[in-house]
Amino acid sequence: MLRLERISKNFGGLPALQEVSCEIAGGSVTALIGPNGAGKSTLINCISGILAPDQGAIRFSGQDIAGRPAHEIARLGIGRTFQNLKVFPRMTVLENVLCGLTLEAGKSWISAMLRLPSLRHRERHLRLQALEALDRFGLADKAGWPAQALAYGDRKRLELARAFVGDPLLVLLDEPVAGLNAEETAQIGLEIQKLRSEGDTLLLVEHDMDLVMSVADQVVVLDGGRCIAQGTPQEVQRNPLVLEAYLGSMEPTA
Ligand SMILES: Nc1ncnc2c1ncn2[C@@H]1O[C@H](COP(=O)(O)OP(=O)(O)OP(=O)(O)O)[C@@H](O)[C@H]1O
Repeated sequence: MLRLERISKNFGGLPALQEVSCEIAGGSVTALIGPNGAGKSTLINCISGILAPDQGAIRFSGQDIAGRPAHEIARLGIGRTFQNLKVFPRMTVLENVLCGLTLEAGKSWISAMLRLPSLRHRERHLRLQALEALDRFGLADKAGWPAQALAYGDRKRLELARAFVGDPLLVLLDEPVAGLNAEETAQIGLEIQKLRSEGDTLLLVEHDMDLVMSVADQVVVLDGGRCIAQGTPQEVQRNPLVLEAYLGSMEPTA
């Protein structure tokens, strides 16, 4: 579904990514791990079009999307969440999710000006899609709340609902459980497993190793901007390079 070919990115001459290559299969969960500063966020920012890689190709649904603008990549079917919450606090929960869909809705300004029936029909459809996404993440009963009234854990779920609205082909999750307690983390873990069982494709940046090991089909390990290992969670756990670079004291399984 997604293939990264030798992606490189420099900031002021310093390499953040160096020839990173990997592949993500449809219907799988891939976890991207590595120590702080390894290049994980830079990589998903390159995939979602927030950054343009200096070199390399990003093949998605048969085309190279490297360097395309973020709105175009979103329209091609890549959704995402952010490491630091990007929820609009004064908008309602529903409006926040609708933001994930308005790219398409704004297509015709003429029909918007004239309030044509086709547009009203489209708006109803978008609302329904947004409510479905909220329902999927247990927030339907809070659709009318201002987002700022939500607890932190619910704001994280709101980001998930916005990333999944409109059924994207691939969703990038940047630290979906950062700041959550153990119970909330376990709940998100179950939801990720459920999404996978429903056929969704996820790329997840995560520091929580228990979560990574329990949900990932494939783990890709970055260190210093290079991909030092990829494989199943068990393979990666046993890889001496990974143990040295990142997992540190984590014991490999027998
Ligand atoms: N906008 C930027 N300008 C300059 N340097 C940057 C920028 N973004 C990232 N970097 C640098 O690129 C390298 C990779 O950073 P990145 O944020 O991708 O790492 P990360 O693996 O996501 O780290 P963390 O786990 O701490 O979020 C780091 O050395 C970082 O300082």
